[in-house]
Amino acid sequence: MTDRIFIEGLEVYAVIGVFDWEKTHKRKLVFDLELATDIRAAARGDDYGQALCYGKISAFITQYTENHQFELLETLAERIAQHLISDFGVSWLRLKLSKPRAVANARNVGLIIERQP
Ligand SMILES: Nc1nc2c(c(=O)[nH]1)N=C([C@H](O)[C@@H](O)CO)CN2
Repeated sequence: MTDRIFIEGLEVYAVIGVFDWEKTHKRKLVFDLELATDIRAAARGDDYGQALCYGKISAFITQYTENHQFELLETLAERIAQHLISDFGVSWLRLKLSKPRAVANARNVGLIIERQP
């Protein structure tokens, strides 16, 4: 089964970073996600109740990121991935977390993880 919903370019502002100067102000993070879901039940009945809602997932990621402070992108990405699996029943996900301009002369840096239960 290869159906997926996706979220591209979800911008969230959060305090995150290893260094002291990063811990006093929010900066932009960007999430890109693919989440496995079988769309057939939702499609068969044109039924939102059967759909994995990208709006709810985006809202959760935004709220979680804004309300938690970590040093590492790894910690934030892993915690969100585990919540998506346990709270939203996601069976597989790919999450890219970007911290734009965190490295001089690089447009973007970050990480990509894939997880399943
Ligand atoms: N693998 C990682 N490397 C680095 C991280 C990180 O979260 N994961 N963070 C930093 C600093 O916070 C950096 O973004 C400051 O510009 C360095 N390396």
